[in-house]
Amino acid sequence: MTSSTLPIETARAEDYDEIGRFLGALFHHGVDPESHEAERAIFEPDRALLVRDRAELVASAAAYTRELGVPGGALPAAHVTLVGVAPTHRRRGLLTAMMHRQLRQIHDDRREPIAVLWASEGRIYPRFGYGLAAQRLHVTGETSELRLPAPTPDEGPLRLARPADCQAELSRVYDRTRAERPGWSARDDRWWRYVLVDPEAQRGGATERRAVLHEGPDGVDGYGLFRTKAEWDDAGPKGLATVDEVVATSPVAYRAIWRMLLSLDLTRQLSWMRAAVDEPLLRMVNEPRRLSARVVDALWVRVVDVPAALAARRYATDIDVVIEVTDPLLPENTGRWRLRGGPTEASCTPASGPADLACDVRCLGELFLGGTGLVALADAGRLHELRPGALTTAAPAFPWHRAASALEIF
Ligand SMILES: CC(=O)SCCNC(=O)CCNC(=O)[C@H](O)C(C)(C)COP(=O)(O)OP(=O)(O)OC[C@H]1O[C@@H](n2cnc3c(N)ncnc32)[C@H](O)[C@@H]1OP(=O)(O)O
Repeated sequence: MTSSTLPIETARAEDYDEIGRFLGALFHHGVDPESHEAERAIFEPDRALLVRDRAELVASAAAYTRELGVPGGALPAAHVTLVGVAPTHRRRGLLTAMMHRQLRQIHDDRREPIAVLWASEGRIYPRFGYGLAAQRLHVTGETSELRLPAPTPDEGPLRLARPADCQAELSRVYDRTRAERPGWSARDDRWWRYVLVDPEAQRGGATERRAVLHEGPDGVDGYGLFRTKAEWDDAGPKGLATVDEVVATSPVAYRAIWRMLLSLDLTRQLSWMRAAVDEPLLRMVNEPRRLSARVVDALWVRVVDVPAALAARRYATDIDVVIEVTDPLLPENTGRWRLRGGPTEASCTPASGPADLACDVRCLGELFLGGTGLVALADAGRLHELRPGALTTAAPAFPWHRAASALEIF
């Protein structure tokens, strides 16, 4: 029996510890007991696929049931995770078999028109139709070189707290902000507990995570999550502030929180891994170059059900276009689809006439959150204009007024 013909089974709740040990070894970090317990609450055994060779676990892939923000709303999206294949069984088709099975299940369940994931390596998932839908900025700033505009009288007081003690306030701000953010995932209580878990072993010598909250006229309207690490040399302090999230419902709150984060005494450096590509901080500081922002891939989207997915998001401008889609993995998606839509509604139906544009399903994933331009894909030779003029007419509809972004690796 070749590896690829080993049977794929559905996990049971009691497999969770074994999966944790298996993936802990594959990702070379072992199992942290605190994270492992927090993750148990979000683990969905009936969505986890396992492969065993005799009794030994040799492959896994799972999904979480969550909502994802998309242009103009939110929709159920399979959050794919816990993917791994044992070094003894790699490159024999086990991942391929699990991805095929998982996508087929998601498609046939008809609940989630898209799947979404963070990739450990960018070359793994395109072959399964995943497209890079959201990028992020990794900021490594020199805080002593950065200035913000002077405070305005409407900046309210700030308060520090242990994140676990203010989870309800964080959640309220997050939910109000999320409504406008393509790429952000819904967080219920279990997810908040998981996001906020803060094992000492993973702090790299830094402090525990802290929250800073901004009090606006109607209560808390912004928060930051951060930690600090002491560093010194002969010239004095050069501590590091590591920011996990800054979420605010108003520019005033956002600016006040950053004012504190950029001026923490004894720190000189800032590290922020998941800023949006249109992050306001870059437009606020007096020397954006000193933020040393690097663009890195974030969310990958797989359009699983083409008509349902394309009809579920909104479009920045009116669009009426026929797209010829190819999808070797889910042939139901292959064909010509007429997409009609605009800022408040959209529909996608089988088309009988000639197509205006042609692309594979991976391109649709890249376009889905508005983070990639139609023209860029055409210039890359991956999307084709079949009717002259179709590209420039359709292109303005796909981006959204906020760039796709992603706050949390799941
Ligand atoms: C959403 C997440 O959880 S992301 C985390 C993914 N997991 C990891 O990175 C953990 C460490 N890596 C692994 O466990 C494995 O190497 C996996 C899961 C990435 C790949 O599993 P495999 O069973 O070896 O993949 P499989 O045999 O199906 O490979 C299919 C194809 O993808 C290619 N491929 C798979 N992984 C990689 C990779 N990391 N880099 C380059 N190519 C790859 C294979 O070469 C193969 O190509 P081919 O068909 O042209 O020969």
